[in-house]
Amino acid sequence: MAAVDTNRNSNWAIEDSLDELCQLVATAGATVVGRIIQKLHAPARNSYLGKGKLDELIEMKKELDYNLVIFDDELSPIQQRSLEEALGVKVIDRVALILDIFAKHANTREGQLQVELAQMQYLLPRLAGQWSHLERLGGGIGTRGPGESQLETDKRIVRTKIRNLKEHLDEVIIHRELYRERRRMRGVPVVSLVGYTNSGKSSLLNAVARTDVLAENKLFATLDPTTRRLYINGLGNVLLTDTVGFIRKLPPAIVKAFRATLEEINQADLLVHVVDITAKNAFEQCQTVEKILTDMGVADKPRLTAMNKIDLKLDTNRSWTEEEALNLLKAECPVAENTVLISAVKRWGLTELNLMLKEKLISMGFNPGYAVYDEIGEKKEQ
Ligand SMILES: Nc1nc2c(ncn2[C@@H]2O[C@H](COP(=O)(O)OP(=O)(O)OP(=O)(O)O)[C@@H](O)[C@H]2O)c(=O)[nH]1
Ligand SMILES: [Mg+2]
Repeated sequence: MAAVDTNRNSNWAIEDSLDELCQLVATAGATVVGRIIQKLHAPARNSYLGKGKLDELIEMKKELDYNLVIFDDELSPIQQRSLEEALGVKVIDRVALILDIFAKHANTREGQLQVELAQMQYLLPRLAGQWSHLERLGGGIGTRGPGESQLETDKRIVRTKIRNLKEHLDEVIIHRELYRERRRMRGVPVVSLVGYTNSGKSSLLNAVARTDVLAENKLFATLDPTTRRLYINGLGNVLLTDTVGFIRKLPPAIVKAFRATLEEINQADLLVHVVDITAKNAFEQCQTVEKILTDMGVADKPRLTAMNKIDLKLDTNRSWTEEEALNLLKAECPVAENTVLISAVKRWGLTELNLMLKEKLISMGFNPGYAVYDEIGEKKEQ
C-alpha cells in the first residue's frame, strides 16, 4: 500500500487512513505485505511518488515480492500507467479497490447493475489518458494505435452503457419489494439506518427486527437495502431499512450509482445514524457521514444517533447485565439529546431506542393508533 501525505489529508492521520485501506484490502481477499508513505506538498504529476520513494518501492519488490500496489488516493490515468511501467505490477487506487469489493458483494440483480454503473462512472473520466502511453512511445506501433477518434468512440460506448444501465435499473426498481410493501402500508413511518461501513447497521436491524440480515466484520457487507417491519408499542408498525455503508474518499459520482440506498434515505421520514464508538476514528467517521448526508441534501432530516458497540468498552474480566453496563457507561459519557447508547450484538439499549423512536415519530406527527396491519398486510381497525 502506498500513500502521499500532503498534510491536507483532512483530520485523518495518514496511518489511520492506511489502516482502513488495509481492512479494505483484507475484505477484497488480498494480503498486505508492506506500506510506504511519502510526505510531499502535492503528489507528483506523472509518477505520483517522488523519484527517491519510487526507487525505494521498486527496491522493496525484491524482498516483499508484491504483485499489486494500491494507492490510498485517486490516481490519474497517467499516474497509474507510469507507475505500472516503473513497478512492473498492477497498480490500482482506493476507489478501484472499493468497486472491486462492491462487485464481490453484489448478489442481487439490482446490486450488480448498480456496481456496473459505478464502475462505468469511474472509467469515463479515466478514458482520457488511456492511450497517452502509446503516444509517448513515438513512432511505430503506438502511432497506429487508437488515437483521439478511438478515444471519442470509447467515451461514446461508455456513455451509452451508462444510459442503458440506468434504464435497466429503473425497470428493476419498479419491482423492488420495498415499494410494494410501502404501497401496502401507506402512512407507516419509514426509518433508515445510516452510518459508516462496519458500524453495525445490519446487526442493529437484526437485533430490533429479529431478522437474519448478513452482518460481517467486513467493509461493505451490505449493498442492497433491506427493509423490515418493526412493531413499536404505543405507536404501531414502522418500516426500518438497512443501507450501504459510507466511507471516506468515495467520489460523489460513485455514491450516486447506489440509487437504491439514496432513494431509501431520501424517502425516509427519520434517519438513525449508527456510530461505532470503538472505531479509532469514530469522530472523523461521523464527519464523513455528515458530509455525505449533506451532499445528498438530507442532512436536515430528523435524526437519532445510536452509539453502538458499547459492550467493547467494558472490562472483559467480568460479566455485565444490560442495566449495569448502561448505568456505568451513561455515568462515564453523558450522551447528547437524541442519542442513545446501544450494543446491537448484546441487544442492550434497545428499549430506550424504541422509546426514542416512538417519541420522535409522535413529535413528527405520526399518531399512535394509526392503522396497524396484520402479517398478510390486511388493515386492522384498532
Ligand atoms: N462487539 C460488538 N460488535 C458488534 C456490534 N454491532 C456490530 N458488531 C460487529 O461489527 C461488525 C460489522 O457489523 P455489521 O452489522 O455488518 O455492520 P454494517 O454497518 O452493516 O456494515 P456494512 O454493511 O459493511 O456497511 C460485525 O462483525 C458485527 O458482529 C456490537 O454492538 N458489539
Ligand atoms: Mg451491513
